[in-house]
Amino acid sequence: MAPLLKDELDIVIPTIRNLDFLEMWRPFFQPYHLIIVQDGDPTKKINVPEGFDYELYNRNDINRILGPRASCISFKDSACRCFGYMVSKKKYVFTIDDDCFVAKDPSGKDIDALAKHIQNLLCPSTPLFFNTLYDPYAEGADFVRGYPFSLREGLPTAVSHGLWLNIPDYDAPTQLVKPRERNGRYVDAVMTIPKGTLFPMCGMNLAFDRELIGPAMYFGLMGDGQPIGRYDDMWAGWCVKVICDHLGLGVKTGLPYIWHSKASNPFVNLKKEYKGIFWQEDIIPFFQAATLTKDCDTVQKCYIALSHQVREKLGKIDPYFAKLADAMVTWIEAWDTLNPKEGAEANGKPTKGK
Ligand SMILES: O=c1ccn([C@@H]2O[C@H](COP(=O)(O)OP(=O)(O)O[C@H]3O[C@@H](CO)[C@H](O)[C@H]3O)[C@@H](O)[C@H]2O)c(=O)[nH]1
Ligand SMILES: [Mn+2]
Repeated sequence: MAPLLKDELDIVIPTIRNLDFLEMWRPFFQPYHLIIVQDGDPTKKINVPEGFDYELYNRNDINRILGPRASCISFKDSACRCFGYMVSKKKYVFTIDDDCFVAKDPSGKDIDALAKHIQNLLCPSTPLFFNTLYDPYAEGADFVRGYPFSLREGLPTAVSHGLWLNIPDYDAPTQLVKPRERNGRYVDAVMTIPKGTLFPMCGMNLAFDRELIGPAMYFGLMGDGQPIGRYDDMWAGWCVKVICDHLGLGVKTGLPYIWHSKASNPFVNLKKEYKGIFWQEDIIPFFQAATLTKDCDTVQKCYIALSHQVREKLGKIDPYFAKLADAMVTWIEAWDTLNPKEGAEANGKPTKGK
């Protein structure tokens, strides 16, 4: 049987290191097309192990393809990965970090994280009413007594957020306080994050339906030249969740696990995260209060509407947010330029020949 979604899914990998980790993933990843976003020095040669079908983009490629709009793609931060989402032409994207390896389930079996993400994405979500037996569509589970039958069809799933064994995705202060803490807990569950609830989306083991939510998966202005880093995936996750709630889409978290091997330097991370740690005390209430009107009926329109609110309400915290609001608009312009058909439909402009 052909691997699920073989020609409908791209694997996006940001890297500033090397791609040796692919050897361990070969049995699961080889049938799929890879989009490698090479960060840092574009003159450095990144070797891709033999036998993988891939396209690789470095900073020179990003600048060539986007021109002035390349300014919205971060440099020297894992946020650069979102360029891969933009150039992909597939319906689904799975993104993984180059220090994430195949984990084993409690029975000792290798976990095919990609297959589990695909299953999560192909099954509906239940954001409107919480099922206490977790994923009702999982083998051996179902909706529990009292679950309204009118809601059992669920909603389309836009995001599948996987977790990590070994090195957990802790922020720098937590990493500093608990340098030896490792996550050994394998929780056999997938849950839909309820409507109206935000969550900290980690980009290291993440899959999404690009056609449902792709334009909202902008990882922001981070890294080189920016006052903040390591909030790339968090920013995307907050925007994505507000838009999913508005458009009636679901976000799941839980299985699959990957084995996260490398703890980045907590002192370096603290410098990158520092402003984010106190800014987020204002950012979260902002997203909790963000409003999208009925005419925001596409992801692009929702995203542009959010960018206006970012400028107006978060711009007071720091000029950075006015820059970020501009970059959010540039991102959508770049997305629609690279994806004219999707863009035109999404912005209500008839595509040629219609
Ligand atoms: O400047 C950079 C730094 C890293 N990368 C690539 O991005 C991923 C993640 O890098 P790393 O493993 O060092 O980061 P972590 O601290 O483990 O995780 C953070 O990264 C994000 C999740 O992806 C999130 O901010 C945190 O969870 C690797 O593939 C690096 O090669 C990069 O491209 N540029
Ligand atoms: Mn890592």
